[in-house]
Amino acid sequence: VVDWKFKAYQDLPGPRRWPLIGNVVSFLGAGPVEIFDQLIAFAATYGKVYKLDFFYDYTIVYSSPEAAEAILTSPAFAAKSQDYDKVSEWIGNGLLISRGQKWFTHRKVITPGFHFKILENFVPVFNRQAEAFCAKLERLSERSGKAVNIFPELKLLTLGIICETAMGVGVDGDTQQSYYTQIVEELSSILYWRMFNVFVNIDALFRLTRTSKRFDELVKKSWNFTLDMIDKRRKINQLEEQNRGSDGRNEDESFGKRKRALLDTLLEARIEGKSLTDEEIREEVDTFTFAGHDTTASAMTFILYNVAKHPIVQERIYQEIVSEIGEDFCELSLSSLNNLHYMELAIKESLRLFPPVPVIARIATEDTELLSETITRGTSVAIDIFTMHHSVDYFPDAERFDPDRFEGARSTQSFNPYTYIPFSAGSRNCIGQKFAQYELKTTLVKLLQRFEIRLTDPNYVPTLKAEIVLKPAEGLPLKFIRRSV
Ligand code: HEM
Repeated sequence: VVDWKFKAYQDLPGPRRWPLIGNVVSFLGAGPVEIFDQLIAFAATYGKVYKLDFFYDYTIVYSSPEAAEAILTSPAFAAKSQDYDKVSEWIGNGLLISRGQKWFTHRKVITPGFHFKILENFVPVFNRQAEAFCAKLERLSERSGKAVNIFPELKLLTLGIICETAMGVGVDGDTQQSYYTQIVEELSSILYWRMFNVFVNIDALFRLTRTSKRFDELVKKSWNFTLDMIDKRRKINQLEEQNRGSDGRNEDESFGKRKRALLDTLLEARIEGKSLTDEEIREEVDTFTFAGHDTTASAMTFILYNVAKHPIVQERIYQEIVSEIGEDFCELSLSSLNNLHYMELAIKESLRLFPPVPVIARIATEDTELLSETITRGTSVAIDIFTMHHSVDYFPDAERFDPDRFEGARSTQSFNPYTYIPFSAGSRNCIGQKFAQYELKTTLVKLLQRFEIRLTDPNYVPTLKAEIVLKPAEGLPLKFIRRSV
C-alpha cells in the first residue's frame, strides 16, 4: 500500500519528496511569509498543476482557468478541504464550510439578505463610517502627513461596518473592535500554522501543545463577542415590537432599530417550519463577521497601496469622483456609486494582483477525472488564485498595475471568466461580493475626496503573507495628505 501511495500521481510534477513524510520538510519551521514564498516558487517551478504530499495525503495545486472551472462546477469537489475543518473549530459549520443539504438550505434563506434593496439600506452606514474613518486618519496623520499603518485601521473600519449592517448592532468604539480583530489575527495565525505543520495538523498532537489552550481560549472569547451581538439584536427587536405604533408602523427611526439586518434574516428564517438553533445562528454570525471584515480590509489596504504607487491612476479616479459626485462629502447611493466606472476598473485590477483569498481548496468526495487526471477520493485540490492572476499567459505584462486592461476584457471571447476569480465562482461564490464592492467604493470616494494618498517611499513593496487572507506582513505605512480646502 505504501508503495502504491508513493507512486500515486507519479506523472504530476512537484517538489522532491521523502519516503513517507513527502514534502513535510519543505514547510517545517517556516513562518507565514516563507510559506507563501514557497508556494509561489513551487508554482513558478512546476507549472499549472503540481502535487504536494504530506504523509501521502496529497494536495494537487492548480492555477489554470480550465482547472478552476472544472473544480468549481463539479459535484465531486463540492466539499471544502480538510484545512477548512480546522477553521470550523472556530467559526463552526456556517455557510463558508457547511456542505450538502445544510449549505443549500442556509444559502437559500440567507441570499435574500443580500438583495440590492437591503444593500441600499447599508449605504448610509458605509457613508457615515467612512467619513468618521477620514476624521480619524486626519487625527492620526496629525495634519502633517505622518505615515499611518493602514491595515489594522482598516480592519477596525470593516469590522465596525459588518457589525452595524449585517448584525444590526453598533460596536462600542475602537477598544471593543480591536479586541475582536486581535482575536481574529491570532486565531488565523494559529490555524495557518496548523495547516502547514503536519505535526500540529494532527489533532491529538496539537492538543499536546500550549498553543491549543490559547486556541480554545480565543475561540471562547470570539464566541462571546458574537453571542453578545446576537443578544443585543434580539433585545433591539423586542424593544421595536413594544414601540410599534397601533397602525403597525415603527415609530423609532434610528438605524439598527428599523433597518433590516442580516441577523434578522437568520432570526426569522424557517427551514421546514423550524427556526435555526442558537448554535446555527452563532455559526453563521461568526462566519459573516470573519469572512466579511478581514477580506475587505485586505482588499482596501492593497487598493490604497496601488493608488498611492500610481499617482496617475489616483488622479484619474479623483477626477472621476469630482465630475460624478463632487469634491465634498455627500450622501452616496448605490446609483451614484454605480457611475464610478474607472474606479471599478482600478479596484478590479487591485483584486487581481492582490486577491484577498489567494488560495481556495476542495476535497474529492469520490474518484473522479479532472483534466484527464484521475483524482482519487480523499485527495485535496487547491486553486492557486494568486498565481493564476499573476500569469502572463492570461494577463499580458501581468505584474503591471493597469486598470484599463479590464476595459472590455470580459466581452472578448478569448477571456475565460474563471481566469479572474477574486470572489471565487459558481454556486459557492462569495455571497458578500456586492456588499464588499460598494463598501470599498464608498470608502475610496471619501478617502480621495479628503486626501492625496502617498507611499512613504515610492519604491516600497509590501512583503506578503497569507494567513488564510492575504496581508502585508509588516503592515503598510501610507501618508494621507489633506487636500487643500
Ligand atoms: C473583497 C472582499 C471579499 C473577498 C475577496 C471575498 C472572497 C471570497 C471567496 C474567494 C470565497 C470562496 C471561499 C472558498 O471557496 O472557500 C468567499 C466566500 C464567502 N464570502 Fe466572501 N469575500 C469578500 C467579502 C465578503 C463579505 C463582505 C462577506 C459578508 C458580508 C463575505 C461572506 C462570504 C461567505 C459567507 C462565503 C461563503 C459562501 C458559500 O460558500 O456559500 N465575503 N468569499
